[in-house]
Amino acid sequence: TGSTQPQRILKAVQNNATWGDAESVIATIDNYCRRKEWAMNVGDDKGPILDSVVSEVSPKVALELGTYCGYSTIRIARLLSPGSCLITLEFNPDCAIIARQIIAWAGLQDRVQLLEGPSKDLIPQMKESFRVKSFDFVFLDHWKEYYLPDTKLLEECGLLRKGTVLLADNVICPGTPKYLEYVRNSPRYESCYFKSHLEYTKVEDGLEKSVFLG
Ligand SMILES: O=C(NCCCCc1cc2cnccc2s1)c1cc(-c2ccc(F)cc2)cc(O)c1O
Ligand SMILES: [Mg+2]
Repeated sequence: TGSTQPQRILKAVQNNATWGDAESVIATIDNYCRRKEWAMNVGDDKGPILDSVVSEVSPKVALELGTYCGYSTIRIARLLSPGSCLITLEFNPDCAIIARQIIAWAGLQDRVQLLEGPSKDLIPQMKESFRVKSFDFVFLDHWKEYYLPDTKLLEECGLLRKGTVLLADNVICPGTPKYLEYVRNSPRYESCYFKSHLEYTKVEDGLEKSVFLG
C-alpha cells in the first residue's frame, strides 16, 4: 500500500527542515507542494496575509478550523506570544497524527492544542471542557459549507466578543458564497477582502477578514 500525501509531507519536513525551526518547516512544505505535489495549505501567497492579520490581532486565545498537516497552524503559532494558545480542530485522524508530528518538528507543540472531531461537536464544548471564555481570532479553513453554520454556532455559544477577528480562507476558490453574503451584509460584522491566489497556483482566491462588532 502506498503512502498518503500527509505522510509524504511529513517525510519532506523530516528530511529537509531543521528541528525546532518553524520558518524552515514552512519553507520546506511550500517548496514540496509547489514542486512535487499540490496540497491544500494556505500557502506562501495567502500566508503572509494570514501572518499580518495574526500579528495585528496578537491573539491570546485563537481557534483554527481545519488543521490538515499543520501548515497554517505553524504560521499562526509562531507569531503568538508565550502564554497564548491556538486550538486547532481536525476531523481526520490520519491528518491529526501527521499534523502533531509536524507541529512538534517546528517546536510549537506547547502553544497548540489539536482536537480531533467535527467542529459542530467540539465548538459547543469549548467553554466547559476547554475553559475558553472567548476567542480573539478564528481562522476558518475547514469544509467550506460549514463556515456559515459554524460562525453562527460560535455566536450562539458566546465564543465571540466585540472585536473578535474571523479570517476565512478560500472565499473565492473553492468559494464560500453563503458565508460571504452573511458577513458582508450582517450589521454585526465589519468585513474586508484580501485578494490573492489559490495556494501554489495563478487561480484567484482570497481571504475575508470579518470583525465581530458584538
Ligand atoms: O477543502 C478544503 N479544506 C477543507 C478540508 C478539511 C476538512 C475538515 C472538515 C472539518 C470539520 N470539523 C473539524 C475539522 C475539520 S477539517 C480546501 C480545498 C481547496 C481546494 C481543493 C481543490 C481545488 F481544486 C481547489 C481548492 C483549497 C483549500 O485551501 C482548502 O482549504
Ligand atoms: Mg484552505
